[in-house]
Formats: sequence, C-alpha cells, structure tokens
Amino acid sequence: MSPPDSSRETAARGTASESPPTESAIRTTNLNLTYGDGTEAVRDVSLDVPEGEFFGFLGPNGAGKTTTIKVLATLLKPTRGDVQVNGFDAASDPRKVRESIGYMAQETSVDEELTARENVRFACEAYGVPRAERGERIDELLDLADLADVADKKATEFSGGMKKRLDAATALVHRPPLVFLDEPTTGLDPKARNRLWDYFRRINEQGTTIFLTTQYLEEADELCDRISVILDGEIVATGSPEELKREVGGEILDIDVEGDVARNERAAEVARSGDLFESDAAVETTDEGITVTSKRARERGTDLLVALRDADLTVTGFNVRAPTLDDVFLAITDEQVADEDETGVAATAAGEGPERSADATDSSHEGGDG
Ligand SMILES: Nc1ncnc2c1ncn2[C@@H]1O[C@H](COP(=O)(O)OP(=O)(O)OP(=O)(O)O)[C@@H](O)[C@H]1O
Repeated sequence: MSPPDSSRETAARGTASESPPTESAIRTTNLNLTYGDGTEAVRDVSLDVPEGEFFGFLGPNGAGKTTTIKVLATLLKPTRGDVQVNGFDAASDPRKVRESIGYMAQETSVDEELTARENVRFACEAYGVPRAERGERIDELLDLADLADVADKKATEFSGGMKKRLDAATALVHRPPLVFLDEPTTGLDPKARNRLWDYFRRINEQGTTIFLTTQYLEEADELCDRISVILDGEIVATGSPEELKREVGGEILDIDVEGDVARNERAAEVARSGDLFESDAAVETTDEGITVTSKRARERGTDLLVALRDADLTVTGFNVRAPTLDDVFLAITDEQVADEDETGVAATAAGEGPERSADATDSSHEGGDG
C-alpha cells in the first residue's frame, strides 16, 4: 500500500466519509501528460468509469498506464484536461480525491520487519482511521486478504503473493470507494495470482470500484467488466471483453503446415486466393503455419484444407476457436503499425491521427497540493 501522497500525514487528515453522491467514480476529458523531457506519455485520454465497475486499463510496457494512474491519484498534474474522481475535481480538490481512494503501487510498501497485523495497523494510523474502529477493521481486512492465519507473523516470512495481498489490504483501511491497482500481479506465479484475483473480486463484490492496470490479457479478461486498451499514450479500444473479442471480426483458424517459412507463405497465398474467405478476412503467417480470422472460418475450414492439399502442402494441425483478448491486442497493434507505415505517425485504431498540440510543454508537476 502507498497512500497516494509522498506524505502519510496528508493522507491521515481525513477519511472517505465526505464522498458526495456521484455515479461516475472516474471521469476524465482529453487528459494529456507530457513529461519534462518532452515525452508525451498520455494523449487525449477520456474515461468514464461508473461506480462499482471493475475497470481494466490494458497496455504493454511504457503505454502510459502508470502515468494515467498517477494523474488520477493526483500525484501528477495533467498538462491538459479535466479529472474528476469520486465527484471531486483533481485540480481544485486534490486532497479530497486522495482521501477517497486507495492506491496499490507497483512497488510493495509492506514493512517486512512488521507483522501483517502491524502493517495494517500502521496504515490505519496513517489514514486516520478512528482508534476505536481499528481492531475490527484490521481483522476484517486480514480476513478478506486471506491472511488471518498469519496475522502475527513478520512479513519477511511471506511469499510475494502474500505481500501483495497485504499491500492491497493496507490500501483499503480507510474504506475507499475506489481503489487503483497498478499491475498488481506482475511477477507472481499462477497460484499466487489466482488468490489475489479472488481477493480483488471480493473487494469489488463489496461495492468497491476497481481501476486495474495490467499487461496481461488473461487477467483483464478474467476480472474486468470493461477494458480500455492504451497504446503509445492513447486509448485505441474500449468495451467489455466480449465486445472487444467480437471486434476482431470472426473466429480464428489456426493451421500448422509441414515445412519451412516458404511453405507457410505459400499456404497464406492459398488462403488469400479464390473466394474462400471474404475480402476483409485476415490471413497471417505464424511460426507453425497460418492463422485466418474470418466470419466464415468454421464454414470454410474444410475447403481450405482441401485447397492446401491440392497445393501439395501438408497440414499437421488444425483448430477453429473463438478470438481471445490476445487476438484483439494483435489486431489493434497490427492496425496501428499499418497506420504508422501509411502516415509516418502513430494513429488510433479508428484511423484518426493523434491530436498533437504545438504548445504541449512541460507540466509534470509532482505532488498535487502537497
Ligand atoms: N518521469 C518520467 N519522465 C519522462 N518520461 C517518463 C517518466 N515516467 C514515465 N515516462 C515515459 O512515459 C511513457 C509512459 O510510461 P508509463 O510508466 O506510464 O507506462 P506504463 O504503461 O505504466 O508502463 P509499465 O508497464 O512499464 O509500467 C513511457 O515512454 C515512459 O518511458
């Protein structure tokens, strides 16, 4: 857990009790952040995350996820754009924003010399949880994080996953209605990751809005109601996992072909020729053979096998499947690369060039109102 402020004292000045009624937990309009060295980390990001949603912010390394979280948590001031969090304006009311959120940063802030219980108690003190409520709150959170049995053990004995769960528990001591989780499962093994997922689901089921950043498509698919994909500082797609998968435009045929790269390229030519698939079907070569993404993948699969055999190609594997978020990601990335090739600049998946402001200058001010 890290209070979203370098000063624990600032975080301790209040609790989440002042939240006004609001339907959007997060709303941003054309958010831009350019770092002092000129890096445009976030460009025109508009978000609307309703209360109670499990929202995923998905993107590769360096896409702008942490920068966005830091702006939402008032640790960075945007170069341009408006930010509302839990009904509070980040520019005019940064302290209220900070008091109404929980923030689990990428680096764990668990104190390993303290026990799990002492770590949570310390967070209660930092966030100003009334003394009379602390005992019950600590037990409740340790239970929720599945750490009740090891409550009095030093965190130095904990696995990476346990430390992450403890970190996430400390981020919730002030009962924030919204919690930011910045790549919480990076580096964890599948078992530890699954336990953390269960914990996040429980928090969300209790009504907490979750803003999760991740590089893992599987994680976003598993947990999130809705996802925005961020690439190179811009949102290039938003929707439920199912909606995003539908946008891929059909089902996927994976075909393995015997032989070298030239045989795979020959197989791709066969799939593209004739009228086997509609004109917007995507045919790509892979290490093993080819993939075809098409609305007629299932219907035309056997015809393609016959055509490949007629072309003296030997098929060693064949599978038709629904698209995964990996396919969504690849489709978006391919489109982006194609647009860049065509225009010489990065463009959104919708084909619109990014708005580049001549006056986008340094405005990375750390610390909000201190
Ligand atoms: N303090 C900084 N000064 C200058 N550029 C920065 C700074 N912090 C991040 N960047 C750059 O801004 C861009 C976005 O970085 P950011 O950390 O937000 O991405 P991310 O999606 O969170 O990536 P990761 O998964 O690696 O954490 C990158 O090009 C990064 O190098």
